[in-house]
Amino acid sequence: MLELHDLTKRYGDRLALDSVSFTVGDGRLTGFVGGNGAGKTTAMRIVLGVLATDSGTVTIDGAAVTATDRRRFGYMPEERGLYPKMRVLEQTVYLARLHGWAPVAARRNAAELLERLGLGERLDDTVESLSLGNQQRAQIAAALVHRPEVLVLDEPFSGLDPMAVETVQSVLSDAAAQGAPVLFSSHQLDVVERLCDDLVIIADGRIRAAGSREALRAEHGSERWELLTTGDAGWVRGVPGVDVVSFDGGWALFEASTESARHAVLAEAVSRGDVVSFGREQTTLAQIFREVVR
Ligand SMILES: Nc1ncnc2c1ncn2[C@@H]1O[C@H](COP(=O)(O)OP(=O)(O)OP(=O)(O)O)[C@@H](O)[C@H]1O
Repeated sequence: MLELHDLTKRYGDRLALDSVSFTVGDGRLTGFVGGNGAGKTTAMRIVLGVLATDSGTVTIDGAAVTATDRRRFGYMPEERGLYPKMRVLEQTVYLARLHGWAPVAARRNAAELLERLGLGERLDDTVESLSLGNQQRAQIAAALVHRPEVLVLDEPFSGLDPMAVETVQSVLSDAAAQGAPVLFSSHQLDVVERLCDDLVIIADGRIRAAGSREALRAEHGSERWELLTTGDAGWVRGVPGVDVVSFDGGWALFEASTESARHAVLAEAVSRGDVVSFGREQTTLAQIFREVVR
């Protein structure tokens, strides 16, 4: 388990991290979400040891992270760091070799990973000749080729097309399934929502919410209800104690002042025989995000 304890970091007068603490559990895909300048990159750089913290600690399985531990980390920095003139396979193999892999195993693992990431046809191309999206895939291969035990990725999904997002999702899920704690930052709330087990939301250098996706949804659960029918749901407006928030044909989103008012809506819909679904409005990550960063 990777833990950040009470990290504080200033750049001059600017407080970039203010007592930041959170946990990335083993085997958990943890999405790190925050607006521009919220402090994500700063926190990730401190985890990787490329930036010193003013105070606080980073631990792995309860012990302070050492340089030796960090050799088992996989890191995708914000500023992408591949050699532009080097060929894709050659570069990926080179990085595996730097982590101590034997030549044959390094080549096999690099080729397999690049193939999986959709770069099988590009192995002999130079990095600079690749499209930005493909450079991004090569960067992901570079972070993963030594089968790291901990993954920290700064915006791994930026610039990827929807198919590539799916591919990278499955590669990261596999790394987590092997037991690695996986922390990645993203502005793509829909991707984070779909992929993550856990979420950490940061704004202005402070953690605003953290926990499992289910726990955050339950905590920030909506008090609104949704009814979908095959008929016209306009009658919901007339149910006493019900306030319709939005309505479109057979769909109605409403607030009910009492439980019995809500039950009355369901009972009426059932009696009309046209219910497709009825339930609490599903809170999206975008809604939770807006609520906690306010
Ligand atoms: N080297 C630096 N010198 C001065 N201020 C910095 C430096 N690096 C970051 N900052 C400031 O620290 C704050 C946090 O920046 P950071 O890059 O960690 O945010 P971020 O969440 O990664 O943002 P983004 O999503 O835009 O990449 C910002 O206000 C930023 O301007």
